[in-house]
Amino acid sequence: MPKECRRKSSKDFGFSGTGISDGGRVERRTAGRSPQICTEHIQKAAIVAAPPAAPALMDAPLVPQVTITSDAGGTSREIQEEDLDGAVDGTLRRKLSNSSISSTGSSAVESEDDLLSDTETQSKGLVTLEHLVCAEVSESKAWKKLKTYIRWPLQASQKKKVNWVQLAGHKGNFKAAEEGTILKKLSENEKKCFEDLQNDALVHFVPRYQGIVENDGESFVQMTDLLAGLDHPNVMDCKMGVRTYLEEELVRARDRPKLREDLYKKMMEVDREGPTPQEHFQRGITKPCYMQWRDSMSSTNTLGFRIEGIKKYDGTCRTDFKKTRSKQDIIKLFKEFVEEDVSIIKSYLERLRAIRDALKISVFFKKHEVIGSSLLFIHVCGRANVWMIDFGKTSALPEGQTLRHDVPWQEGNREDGYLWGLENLILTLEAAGNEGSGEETENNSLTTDRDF
Ligand SMILES: Nc1ncnc2c1ncn2[C@@H]1O[C@H](COP(=O)(O)OP(=O)(O)OP(=O)(O)O)[C@@H](O)[C@H]1O
Ligand SMILES: O=P(O)(O)O[C@@H]1[C@H](O)[C@H](O)[C@@H](OP(=O)(O)O)[C@H](OP(=O)(O)O)[C@H]1O
Repeated sequence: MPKECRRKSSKDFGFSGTGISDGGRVERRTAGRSPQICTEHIQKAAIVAAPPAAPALMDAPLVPQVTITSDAGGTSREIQEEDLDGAVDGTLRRKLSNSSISSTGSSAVESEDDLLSDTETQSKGLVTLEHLVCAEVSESKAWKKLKTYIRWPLQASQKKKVNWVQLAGHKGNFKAAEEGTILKKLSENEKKCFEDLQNDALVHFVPRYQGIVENDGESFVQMTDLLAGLDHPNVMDCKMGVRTYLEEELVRARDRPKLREDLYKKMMEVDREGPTPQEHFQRGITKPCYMQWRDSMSSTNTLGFRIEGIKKYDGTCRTDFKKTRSKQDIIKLFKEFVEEDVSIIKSYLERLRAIRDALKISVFFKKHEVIGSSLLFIHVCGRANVWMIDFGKTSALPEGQTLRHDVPWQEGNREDGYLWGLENLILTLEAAGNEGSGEETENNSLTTDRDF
């Protein structure tokens, strides 16, 4: 537990008192997964795939083989500059010049001075958070101390330190705003989702949307900062679903395959045998191939969720979970995250079941392909909550089409496995809560007087 565990009011937590807040064909080597293949020929995804070798908690929705050329026409070639922009045009595409947090090379610890650039001091009440990231660290020195300061453009004596951490996502995507809120770089898609969510059953499970804000010629979505007012919170980001790439990304990659050296390098840092011989030769990989590899190395394909990052109350932080795949490893991480506090697990379970119930009646959920979205777990001082975040790759389905979210994905059906992943997440947490305690958490509905 944090040394100082000041009692916070429900307002401090941004929660309402009702318990809910508004606030070349070469098979890639994989960790015993269903094969993910990037070939020289463009093919439709196979309808039937081998079941995952790892034991899933439920009947696994299969993630079929998907083939994408990575050599732009069957012959190898030099990587062109355009290959490296990561890019494909499209409505859902964000600016990708900023690397993702879990990319290599980001610094885990920044000095305070580093954070106060001239630009920042001149900004009007807004502070860039681009250095405030939880960086990837080596397996050997997993937990790394993280300083998380938001520097406001005030005099030195008025420096304000806030426990804010970005566990995943793209560097530079966030800015601090007026207290209690955060700005995220605008993606039209995410904005539309937030707007639609306002009148949906999920509204109490997402950060409160506060409109669009212009700053320095850039547009941002303003939303509740879920960490506002929390002293030394424990935070975990779980990315949901059985895949983290959109069907349209596959289509684009087939139409206009682009090799990316940055993704090749990221893959090599984790798994030197990851790239196919052709990708080694080209020193590049298409984004969908990289994403498929990410999904298969982690528990995304086999469990329908994966851990992206964990930050503990003591400031230590880890994002080195690219190879965390087994249920046992995840249970262990959950237990470490809550420090074996079964009551925290129960609180998380209660909230996850509420999210599941809301998802089942949500019109928004029915009508959207939810890709790359996360559940953000936060606990501090014996209290816990979970929030749905990141709708940057959540896209509306054509009129009349709906998804079930708990059936296997086949290319074309746009199923994302979100609900299936959530069921597995609940079962995994239940297992983490039961083990060693002898307690049953199934049907354990808590009715405590917690503020949320
Ligand atoms: N409303 C919020 N309050 C507090 N922290 C947040 C909030 N939204 C996001 N974060 C933090 O920022 C991280 C990244 O958020 P998010 O996933 O929305 O970014 P992204 O750049 O869209 O990510 P990705 O590239 O994975 O799609 C989260 O893991 C979390 O640590
Ligand atoms: O986690 P990693 O291994 O660092 O990989 C990144 C991660 O999968 C992000 O979700 C993805 O952004 P999107 O979800 O926005 O597609 C990003 O693509 P990008 O490099 O094209 O930004 C990847 O590089």
